[in-house]
Amino acid sequence: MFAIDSIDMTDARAPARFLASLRDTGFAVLRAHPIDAGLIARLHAGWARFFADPAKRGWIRAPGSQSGYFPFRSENAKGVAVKDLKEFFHVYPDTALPPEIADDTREIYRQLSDLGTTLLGWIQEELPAGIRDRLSEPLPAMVAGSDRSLFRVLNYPPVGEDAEPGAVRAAAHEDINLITLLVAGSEPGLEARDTAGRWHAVPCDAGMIAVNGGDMLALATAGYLPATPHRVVNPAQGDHTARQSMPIFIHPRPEVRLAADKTAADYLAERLREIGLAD
Ligand SMILES: O=C(O)CCC(=O)C(=O)O
Ligand SMILES: [Fe+2]
Repeated sequence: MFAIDSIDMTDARAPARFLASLRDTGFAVLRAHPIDAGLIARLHAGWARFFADPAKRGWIRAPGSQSGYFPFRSENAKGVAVKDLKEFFHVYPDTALPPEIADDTREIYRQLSDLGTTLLGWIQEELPAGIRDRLSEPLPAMVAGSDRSLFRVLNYPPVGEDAEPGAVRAAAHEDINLITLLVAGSEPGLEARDTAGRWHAVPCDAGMIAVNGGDMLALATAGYLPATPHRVVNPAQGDHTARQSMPIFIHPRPEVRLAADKTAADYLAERLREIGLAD
């Protein structure tokens, strides 16, 4: 059975339940987490104004940079020819930000990075010793002082009849990083794939945070923790609602060894080429 657990972070059994859900499904959903609800609401409103304003084009990323605004149809999933129906803004610690939303954005970056470190600590403690011993250093140490974690603010505009055939909000993909923390989308649509190929809605209601393991975690744990493919499906025909979501992709320091022959920096460079974001 594929059951993504919804976990109250204050429960004494939370770390064990978190690991079990990640191991069985690649996902877990967190309730009673420490991220401030008012902060999330202000970010949703502020970034909605950003995406609604044509001045957003002034924030388009510089060629070769992974920071800044990526217009509609910038990214494709690995091996997929059509571009996803999304636009997004990539935030690193040194990214220039629209002044109206800069402080709140930096604050959530900090809070989500700290939460990511806590969750990596849970994984570290709960892993079987045989897997833990394979790690080149403890998981929380891999991200200590890292400036590579990426906060992505996503806007999925209303899907019109003119959408390219086969194009979806986000085609099936795995995340590249260690773990992803996703502040619940403003609308449903996120789905995870089980090992039999069936799709399941991720039960992440407003105010919750979905967490999933990425390819770097799968590599470092020799597959003990899977990187589960996921996607964002289009709304029903005639439903013209936009959707917003805000994942942070927690990345190790570039020199961290994920496997004997692979650093985080080598691995990331390979993967960015596959999704059309390296130039
Ligand atoms: O928008 C979502 O809910 C998921 C986005 C996602 O999977 C990604 O950007 O990697
Ligand atoms: Fe993803």
